Amino acid sequence: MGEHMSVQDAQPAATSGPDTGDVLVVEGLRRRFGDLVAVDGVDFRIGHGETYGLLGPNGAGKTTTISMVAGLIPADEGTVTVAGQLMGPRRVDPKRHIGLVPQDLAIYPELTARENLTFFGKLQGITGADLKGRVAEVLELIGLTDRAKEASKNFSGGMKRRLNIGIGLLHQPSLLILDEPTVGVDPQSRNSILESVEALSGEGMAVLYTTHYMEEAERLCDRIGIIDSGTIQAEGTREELIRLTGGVDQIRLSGSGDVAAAAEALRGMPKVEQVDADRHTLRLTVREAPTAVADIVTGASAAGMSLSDVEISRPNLESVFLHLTGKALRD
Ligand SMILES: Nc1ncnc2c1ncn2[C@@H]1O[C@H](COP(=O)(O)OP(=O)(O)OP(=O)(O)O)[C@@H](O)[C@H]1O
Repeated sequence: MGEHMSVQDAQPAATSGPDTGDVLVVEGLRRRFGDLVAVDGVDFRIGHGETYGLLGPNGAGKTTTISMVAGLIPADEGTVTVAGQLMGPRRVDPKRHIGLVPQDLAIYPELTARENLTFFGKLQGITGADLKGRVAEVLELIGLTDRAKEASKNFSGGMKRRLNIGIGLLHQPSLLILDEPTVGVDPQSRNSILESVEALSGEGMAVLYTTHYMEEAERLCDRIGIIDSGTIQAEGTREELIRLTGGVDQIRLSGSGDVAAAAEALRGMPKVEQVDADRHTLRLTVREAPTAVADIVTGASAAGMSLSDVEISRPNLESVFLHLTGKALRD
């Protein structure tokens, strides 16, 4: 850390960035480690109440990006602006707006949940009744009020993660940064973490969320940046990303009876773009499969096909990632 000056630190006169109203503006961010370019020109923005996902496989550059966003390490090039202020390792003010929840747990196992929060709250300069009130609010937010008096070493992995998130929330940041918060937690805790993020976002908090789980990005994120090899390959809402790569919905009907007549009948239906038939199966390319499927099933039955199975498949971010990078998201 701090082995060289950041671009931001080298320019003490400029403390404010572009005033766009966005909570976070990242422009042209680059960072090398020796010969390796870990982050290679990353740009994105996050507005109030918006959850932005950085979705990419291990080693894509997510942690390095958020380490620069949080001012933990300097950027070689580019700027990070938080609530209108330029971020850098030596800048204190913009850090007050950020709550960083690192991948690794940063809690004291011997202390209870309440004691951990109280300790970290004091470190952040919160005292007295304010601290007590805020700790109670945060315990509620992370769903640990009932377990507040238990030593955190007895918690499940997911509860420890939630406590870790709580620590990042104590000072009421306007931007919460979560680095793969559900890795290694059980499904129930995972769901509870996702619900906490949804609740915070609903209250207007901007969230930067890194993950290599496409289901999480699809569920939580208003916009998603697909990151690979240190570069954002594409950005948009889930629907925009899927459209960008020409993804189409498919419905597969299996059965017996007059399959050929069913194929003919379905070819004339409004949302059906293509029908391929063999003796027992129809493969349809359709727009908005979930809303079209009822009419399609009725149409096929009316034409004399007796259905034994109906299967809908929709393109997901996994297929978008594959399309953009030629690689699978998961290894
Ligand atoms: N301090 C460091 N020194 C040398 N190389 C590093 C350092 N930190 C990260 N890297 C390398 O930079 C690249 C990007 O790593 P980064 O941790 O940002 O990826 P990531 O997308 O967060 O993946 P992961 O989920 O595995 O953390 C990787 O090739 C990694 O090995």
